[in-house]
Amino acid sequence: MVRWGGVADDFTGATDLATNWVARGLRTSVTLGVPTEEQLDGLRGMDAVVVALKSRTAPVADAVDDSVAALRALRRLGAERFYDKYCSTFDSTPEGNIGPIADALMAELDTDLAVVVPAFPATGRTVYQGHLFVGRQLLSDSSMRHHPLTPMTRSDVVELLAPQTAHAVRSVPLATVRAGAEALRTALAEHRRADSRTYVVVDALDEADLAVIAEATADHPLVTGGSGLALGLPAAPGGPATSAMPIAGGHRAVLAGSASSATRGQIADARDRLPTRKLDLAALRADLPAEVARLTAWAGEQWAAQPATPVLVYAVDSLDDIESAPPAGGRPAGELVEEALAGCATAFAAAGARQFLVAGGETSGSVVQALDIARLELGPRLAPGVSWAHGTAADGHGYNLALKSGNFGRPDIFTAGWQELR
Ligand SMILES: Nc1ncnc2c1ncn2[C@@H]1O[C@H](COP(=O)(O)OP(=O)(O)OP(=O)(O)O)[C@@H](O)[C@H]1O
Ligand SMILES: O=C(O)[C@@H](O)C(=O)CO
Repeated sequence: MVRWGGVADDFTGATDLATNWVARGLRTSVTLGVPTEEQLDGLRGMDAVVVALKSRTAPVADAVDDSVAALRALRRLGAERFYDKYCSTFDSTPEGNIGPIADALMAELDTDLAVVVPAFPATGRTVYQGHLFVGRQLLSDSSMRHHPLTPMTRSDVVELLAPQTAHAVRSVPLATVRAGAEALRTALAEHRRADSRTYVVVDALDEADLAVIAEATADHPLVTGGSGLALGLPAAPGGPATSAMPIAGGHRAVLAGSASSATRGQIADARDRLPTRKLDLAALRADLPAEVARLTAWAGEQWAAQPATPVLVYAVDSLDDIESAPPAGGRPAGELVEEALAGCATAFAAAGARQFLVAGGETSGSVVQALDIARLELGPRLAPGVSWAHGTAADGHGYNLALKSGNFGRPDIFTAGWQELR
């Protein structure tokens, strides 16, 4: 029976949360978009289901509608506990969408308090004195300040969330967390208000802190955060719930639309070792389908020479590539890149590609929607927050996909990550 329902604001975030639930022994499926009634029937045997949405940078009203629809579908599956998954670097703007989505889920569940826990220590995200760190840097000093869609120029999570919600935003310090679950429960209770809803940002530096937060919130219908809090759940006695993943035989491609620093490092690492093409924004603006056709012909030549070698198509290798505003009358670069990589995914699939490593949450959303895959089952873990998965497209073809968050993964993941597919 489904115990947990996850609502994730992007596709990499969904597989990130699912990776951590699987690690804690929960059999977890990911649906790409809100599941249909027919899909719900096939999900009833899972312990947890994550609905992947493309709501992080969608118009607020659409993001809220989709999130509520996802929550209602998960309730129809019998889920009673819900995880509002957003980015561990709190990717959002002063308008949202983290606040509006969480507000809507709180209202739908009629709950008056939700913790806010971006921390994911295995990937260097920690929260201290309410401030979000990425490794040794404050979020606002990290590469996230240059994100093309959601530049993060502040680090205080209370200050980040407050403009996005009408509800109160409070915080609980690390000392309280380190005093244990009972102390944290008491502190959270002190923040409850009879007449309003409240968010509480909770400090966490390591997985022991996350375990305390998980224990203190065990009766909360809704928790919010990055995926780290899922690792706070007690480990199931049988170990991780990874099932044997079907391997989809076919050509391989890396599609990288992310401009994040880890992805740029991974591109630099792979560029000289894999056949590589960088997207040309001018060519995409001039004739996007023709450019996709050129890339597909090039990929076909590479696979003809080396059938098992992945090709790499990427968008950004230097911050100078990021276009903050389109030329007069032109389409935004982000849209062009997403459409081009989605086009590459379908054209490469038609040419026999069946294994895709995709970098970036928005990019993954565009790629997986283009491939018309509705559900993913997780296979081997590639890195903290990243797993291989298998999905079947509407046309019956099976695919192996690794949806890598922009800032996750080791530098050699684009070349070494395929070893798991044996
Ligand atoms: N040269 C560019 N100029 C502006 N935007 C770009 C450029 N190249 C790519 N983009 C866009 O930047 C966005 C990157 O977001 P995406 O979610 O794919 O990666 P990410 O934010 O690094 O990953 P994640 O969300 O998993 O952390 C995409 O919409 C992509 O199309
Ligand atoms: O939480 C994270 O950092 C990732 O799962 C993510 O959401 C990136 O898009």
